Order: sequence, then structure tokens, then C-alpha cells
Amino acid sequence: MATNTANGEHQTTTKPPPLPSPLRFSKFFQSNMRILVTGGAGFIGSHLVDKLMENEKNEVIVADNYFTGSKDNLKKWIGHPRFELIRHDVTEPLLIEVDQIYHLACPASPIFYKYNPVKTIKTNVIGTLNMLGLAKRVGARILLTSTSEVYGDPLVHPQPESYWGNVNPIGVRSCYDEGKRVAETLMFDYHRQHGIEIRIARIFNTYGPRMNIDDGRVVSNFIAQAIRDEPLTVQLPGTQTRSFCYVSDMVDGLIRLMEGENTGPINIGNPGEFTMLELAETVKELINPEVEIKMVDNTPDDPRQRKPDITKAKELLGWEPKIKLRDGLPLMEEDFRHRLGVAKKK
Ligand SMILES: NC(=O)c1ccc[n+]([C@@H]2O[C@H](COP(=O)([O-])OP(=O)(O)OC[C@H]3O[C@@H](n4cnc5c(N)ncnc54)[C@H](O)[C@@H]3O)[C@@H](O)[C@H]2O)c1
Ligand SMILES: O=c1ccn([C@@H]2O[C@H](COP(=O)(O)OP(=O)(O)O[C@H]3OC[C@@H](O)[C@H](O)[C@H]3O)[C@@H](O)[C@H]2O)c(=O)[nH]1
Repeated sequence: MATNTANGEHQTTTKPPPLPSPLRFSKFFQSNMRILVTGGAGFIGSHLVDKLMENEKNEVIVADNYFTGSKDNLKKWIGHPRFELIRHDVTEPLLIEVDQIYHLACPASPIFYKYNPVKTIKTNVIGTLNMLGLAKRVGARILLTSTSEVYGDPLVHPQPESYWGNVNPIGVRSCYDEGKRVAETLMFDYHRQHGIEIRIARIFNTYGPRMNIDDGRVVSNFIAQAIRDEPLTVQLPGTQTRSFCYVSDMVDGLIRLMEGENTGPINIGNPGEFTMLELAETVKELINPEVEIKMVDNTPDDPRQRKPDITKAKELLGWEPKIKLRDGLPLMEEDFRHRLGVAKKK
């Protein structure tokens, strides 16, 4: 039975998890682990699929509506006997037999989640309800990719999982911030009420190859701008901080959480904290020393600081990030140059 230490108290449920299909108990049935990845055509999801497919005991099913993801991210698996790709919007129920659910379906870039806020909160609330209903029906373990945004504009720094956050309930980011908070609430309510095996990851800013080049997030923006010889657009005040985790470290953390015995929530991120000006200077130094840095306006409710306390990830998952920002950025530059067809200047 999974245990959790949410907010410092033990909230282990007394309810047993629902039984999976009787076929799973057949001593002759050599089954694969059937894993659903919602949002698997996206940035983190497609890297997660790559890692899961390395294990020949895994069958992976991706459900994605391609709002921000792309089949291109999964092209090497399409047609593989252990892989299936379904065009599906998680705001509609999904009836399939699976053993694990990695629930990543949600636009992550603020530009995209603010584009249709009602759809974003539907995806987070109704989408998570549908996935929890599926988990209950088939007896699957379910992992939610929550976010550091549940801490809002944090007044506690760095952020431990016991911090309840400082979130605007009616702002332009609330569709995402509050949507993810409700998703976490639903996860714990299904855990306590129905014994569902849940895992909650609070993901901090993640970067790497396959990010949408023009999705508006800071690392993808700065790298694309540096490659295109465009000014790096630092949004005011420029002293706000973020902590950046390379995607392969993130995927390793998610799998350890799913395979472990702790419900979370557990922060998964790199505690290396930088201001946006420091990030711009690093991109300039590593990718294009000639590029300008330009200060531009910011958007409402932008958090002023963010840094994960990863004590729980270290102690409960035996996980910590390995790739430093200065080592990860060139890997992302290589991917962007390839996709943009812009070679590095000699
Ligand atoms: N990348 C980060 O820095 C970061 C940080 C914190 C949390 N997260 C979370 O991790 C998950 C993946 O993020 P990402 O960076 O890969 O983003 P992404 O936008 O690349 O991937 C999200 C995927 O979900 C799909 N999707 C969106 N709405 C859907 C819906 N209603 N039905 C089905 N599919 C839908 C998109 O098409 C896309 O493939 C998200 O839940 C996000 O909130 C990401
Ligand atoms: O071009 C840019 C873009 C962004 N920024 C700044 O960079 C910082 C990070 O902004 P991003 O849009 O990359 O990402 P955010 O930190 O707002 O959200 C990110 O982390 C939390 C996750 O849940 C979200 O999915 C992810 O997008 C902000 O302070 C923003 O103002 C710039 O300075 N220039």
C-alpha cells in the first residue's frame, strides 16, 4: 500500500486498491506492462515514451489531441508492435485496459495554456477526472505531472512540498495553476475514497530537445533567438529566477516515482537557480556572443522566484538531476539548429 507524507502528516488510505483484470493473475499469462501516456506526443511525454519503450516488457499507448504535441515526436515508434498512438482528447472518457497511466496531457507553455483558459482548466479537471475514472475501472496506478506553479508566486524559497503556495485564483494563469491544484486534489480524493494508487510529481521548469521552437517558453525562445540572430527578449524585471531541469533527468525522476512506493507530491527539478538575465548571458556566451539582449514587458502574475527543495526526491526516490544548464543548453541548440536548418557559424 503506497504511503504519502503530504504536508508532513501521513495520509495513508485504509482502502485497498481496486483489483486489476483477473487475467493479470493467470499464472500462464505472460503479460507486458500496459502503459498509457496521455500527452505522450508532447515534449516531456515523447522522451518518456522513448525511455519506457527501451524495456521490452512494456507496451505503450499514447493518447494525445495534438494541441501542442506532434506525431513527429513519436515517428520512430509508429508501427512498432509494442506501441499504439490514439488521437484522443482527455476531456472525453477513454476506455482501455492498462496497468499504469502517466497523465501528462495539458499544454505546458503559458502562451498555449492562456490561449484557451477554459479548455486548459477542463483538461486539468475533467481530463484528470476521466483518467482517475479509468484507473478505478481497470485498477491502474496513475501518475500526475503537476507543476511548480501550484506554489504560485512563492513566499517560501526554495519551495518544499509542504508549502501550500501563494496562488491568484482569478488571474490569467489560474486556469493552469488552479487547474493543476484541483487535479492534485482529485488524485488524493480518489486515493482516500477508492484506494487508487496515485503518484504526484511537481515538475519544475524543464528544457531539452523537442520543445516547440516557438512555444514561447524562455529557454526555447532564447535559443531560437540566438540561432536566428534576433535579440534575446528578457521580460522585466529580468531578476526573476527559475531553476531548469534537463529532460532526461526529468524522465528518470518520473519513472522512479511511478515505480516507487510513495504517492508524493514530490518536487522533481534542478535546484540550480538563475535570473532571466543570467540565463540570457549564458545563452549569449554559449550560442551567439554577438546577439543583443533586449528588455521587454512581462505578463501578469509572473512568479518572481522559483527553486525546488528536492530533499524528498533524493531521500524517497534516490533521484537528483545530473545535467547542468551549461551542459544541457548545447544539446538543445543542436536539436534546434537541425530543425531550423541553421548551421553553427565557424
Ligand atoms: N515542461 C515544463 O517545464 C513543465 C513544467 C511543469 C509541469 N509540466 C507538465 O508536464 C506535462 C508535459 O509538459 P510538456 O512540457 O511536455 O508540454 P507539451 O505541451 O509539449 O505536452 C503536452 C501534451 O499534451 C497534449 N494535450 C494537451 N491537451 C490535451 C487534451 N485535452 N487531450 C489530450 N492531449 C492533450 C498536447 O498535444 C501535448 O502533446 C504537462 O502536464 C505540463 O503541465 C511541464
Ligand atoms: O522570451 C521570454 C519568455 C519568458 N521569459 C521569462 O522567463 C520566465 C519563465 O517563463 P516561461 O514561460 O519559460 O515558463 P514559466 O516559468 O512561466 O512556466 C513554466 O514553468 C512552470 C510550468 O508548469 C510551465 O508549464 C512552464 O511553462 C518568466 O519569468 C518569463 O517572464 C523571458 O524573460 N523571456
